[in-house]
Amino acid sequence: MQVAVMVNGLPGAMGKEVAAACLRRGLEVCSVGLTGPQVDEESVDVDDGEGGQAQTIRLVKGPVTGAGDEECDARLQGLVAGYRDSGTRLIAVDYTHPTAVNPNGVLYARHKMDFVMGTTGGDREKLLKDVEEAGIYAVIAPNMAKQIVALQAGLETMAGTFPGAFEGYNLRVVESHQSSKADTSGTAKALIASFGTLVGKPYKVEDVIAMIRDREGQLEFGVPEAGLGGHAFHTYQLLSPDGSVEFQFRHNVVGRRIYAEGTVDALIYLAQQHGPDKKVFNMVDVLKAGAMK
Ligand SMILES: NC(=O)C1=CN([C@@H]2O[C@H](COP(=O)(O)OP(=O)(O)OC[C@H]3O[C@@H](n4cnc5c(N)ncnc54)[C@H](OP(=O)(O)O)[C@@H]3O)[C@@H](O)[C@H]2O)C=CC1
Ligand SMILES: O=C(O)C1=N[C@H](C(=O)O)C[C@H](O)C1
Repeated sequence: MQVAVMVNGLPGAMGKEVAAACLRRGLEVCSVGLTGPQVDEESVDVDDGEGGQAQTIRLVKGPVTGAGDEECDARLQGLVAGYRDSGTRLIAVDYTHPTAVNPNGVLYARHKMDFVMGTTGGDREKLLKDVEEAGIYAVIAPNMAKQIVALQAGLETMAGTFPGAFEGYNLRVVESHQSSKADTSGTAKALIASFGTLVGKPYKVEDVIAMIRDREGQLEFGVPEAGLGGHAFHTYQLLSPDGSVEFQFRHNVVGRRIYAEGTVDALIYLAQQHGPDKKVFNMVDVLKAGAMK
C-alpha cells in the first residue's frame, strides 16, 4: 500500500528535519501540516537538505487552544477521505509541543489516523488510552535515535534481569538541551525508570535530575558553540554509598538528524503493521524488529 506522511509541528526544528528525511528516503510528504498557535506563516518550504527534492507545505493550526479546531477538523476530514479513496495510508508524525500531545492524540483518534509521536511530555497514560480506545496504530517514543534506543532497551533488560544490583548507589542525572526546550527530557525520564529498578527504589525525576538550558552552563557542560541551537547531552552517574565506585552512562547528540532518520524507520515499520493484536508500539519494538537502519 502507498503511504503519505503528514508532518505536524511545522515550521519547528524537528518537523523540518523529519520532512527532509522523508524526502531523502522517498516517502510522499502530505502538502498540508499542522502548526502551532504562535506561527503566522501560511506555508513553509521544506527540502531534503541535499539540494534535491523540495516542496511547499500549507499550514493549518493544530488543536491547542480550541480556537481553529473546526477548521483543523474539516481539513483533516477532507485529507483523510481523499487519501483513503486513492488507496493511500496517511500517517501523521507529531513533533509539536508538550501541551499539544493530548489534544493532537485525541485529534488523530477522532480521525482514525495512525501516527508516530516523537513529542515528549503531556499525559502519556491518557495518550495510550486514547489511542487504544480508537483502535489506531501508533509508535510513541521519547527518543528515535537508534543507538539511544539500544541503550534504553539494554538498561531495561539489565534492570529486569538484575533488579537491585546497584542497591545503595546514588543516581545523579544532568541533561542539557537548547534553551527553547519546553520540558524535562523524556529520554532521561525513561532511563531514570530503569535506574530506579537497578537501585531498587523508584525515583521522582525532579529529585535526581539537573537541567541545563543556559548558554554558559551548556558550554561548560561540553556543548560545542555550533550545537547550542540543537543538542541533547545526557550524563547519568551512579555512585556507590562510600563514593569509591562510580558508573557513568553518557550520550551526547549535536543536531537532530539522527532522530529524523529513526522517525522514518518508525514510519516504514508502522506502515507494515496491519495485525489486530498489537497496535501501539515504542521504538524498542521497532529496533527489536530489525527495522532501524
Ligand atoms: N522523540 C525524539 O526522538 C525527539 C523528540 N523531540 C521532541 O519533539 C518536540 C518538538 O521539538 P522541536 O521540533 O525541537 O520544537 P520546536 O519548538 O522547534 O517546534 C515545535 C513546533 O510545533 C508547533 N506546535 C505547537 N503546538 C502545535 C499543535 N497543536 N499542532 C501542530 N504544531 C504545533 C510549534 O508552534 P508554536 O511556536 O506556535 O508553539 C512549533 O512550530 C519536543 O517535545 C521535543 O522534546 C525532539 C527531538 C527528538
Ligand atoms: O527536545 C529535544 O531536542 C529532544 N527531546 C527528546 C527528549 O526530551 O528526550 C529527545 C532528545 O533528547 C532531543
